[in-house]
Amino acid sequence: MNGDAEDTGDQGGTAPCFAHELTAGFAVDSQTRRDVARFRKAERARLYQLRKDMTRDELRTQAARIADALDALLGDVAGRTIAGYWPIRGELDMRPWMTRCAEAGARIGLPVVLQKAAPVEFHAWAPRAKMERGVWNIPVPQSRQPVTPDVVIVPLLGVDDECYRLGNGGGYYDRTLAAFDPAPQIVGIGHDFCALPTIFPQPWDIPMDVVLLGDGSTRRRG
Ligand SMILES: Nc1nc2c(c(=O)[nH]1)N(C=O)[C@@H](CNc1ccc(C(=O)N[C@@H](CCC(=O)O)C(=O)O)cc1)CN2
Ligand SMILES: Nc1ncnc2c1ncn2[C@@H]1O[C@H](COP(=O)(O)OP(=O)(O)OP(=O)(O)O)[C@@H](O)[C@H]1O
Repeated sequence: MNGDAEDTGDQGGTAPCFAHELTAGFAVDSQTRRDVARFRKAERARLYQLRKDMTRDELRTQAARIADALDALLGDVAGRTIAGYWPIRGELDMRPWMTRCAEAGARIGLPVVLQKAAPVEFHAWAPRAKMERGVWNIPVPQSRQPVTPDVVIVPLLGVDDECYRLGNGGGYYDRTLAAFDPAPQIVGIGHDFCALPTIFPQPWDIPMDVVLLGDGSTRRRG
């Protein structure tokens, strides 16, 4: 690339060979990367505030509605391995549903960050299991027993029309879900205000198969 504008009709600006950088192993235009990061940061702040404004009653009602929708979606869970999550930062508390699934014969796992900027592992959890504080201060099971889920319940901060997720911004679920083969069933769950027209999906974003929101709505991919 020698920037010979007359031959190529190039009107100047940054030479294309410098306009891309690798993000998550993908070539993404640096301006796009900055714009998307700024948009997501602002949306995260707005959505965290909406979570904070919710009453305990609203949170409980929405979690119960989603638990019913999960029961209808998954059917008999005996013998299946389901990844749930320990709620942080105003996420819906699905622990009562996870307990019900365990009692119905499912194996439950929770995400554990072993290393920052790396995929998470899922470690077996049972009701009343002893917990300890992990990375980011998130409670994780004390005993470390890795499991491979058939179903992953993913907490959403936001979600778009194509079922792409906005999360806490670490890229942990994207990294983790990209590494699974075969892919588990990916079920995103979130509050009634989660829906956005688009999160401007990037090459590393992994969409949810099904999304269940606290207003009782369901979205399916494509
Ligand atoms: N309940 C629950 N557990 C989970 C997740 C989740 O979304 N919910 N995760 C799903 O991914 C992983 C943790 N993800 C996290 C991602 C970012 C931050 C965080 O605090 N980030 C910094 C800024 C990030 C940076 O710039 O490095 C911050 O917000 O201050 C915390 C947890 C694993 N466990
Ligand atoms: N498969 C991957 N490999 C390497 N890096 C990745 C991968 N997926 C995502 N990332 C990185 O993670 C960063 C954050 O991603 P993104 O904004 O999609 O987070 P998020 O999905 O909201 O976060 P989280 O899953 O932690 O809740 C991205 O800038 C990207 O560079």
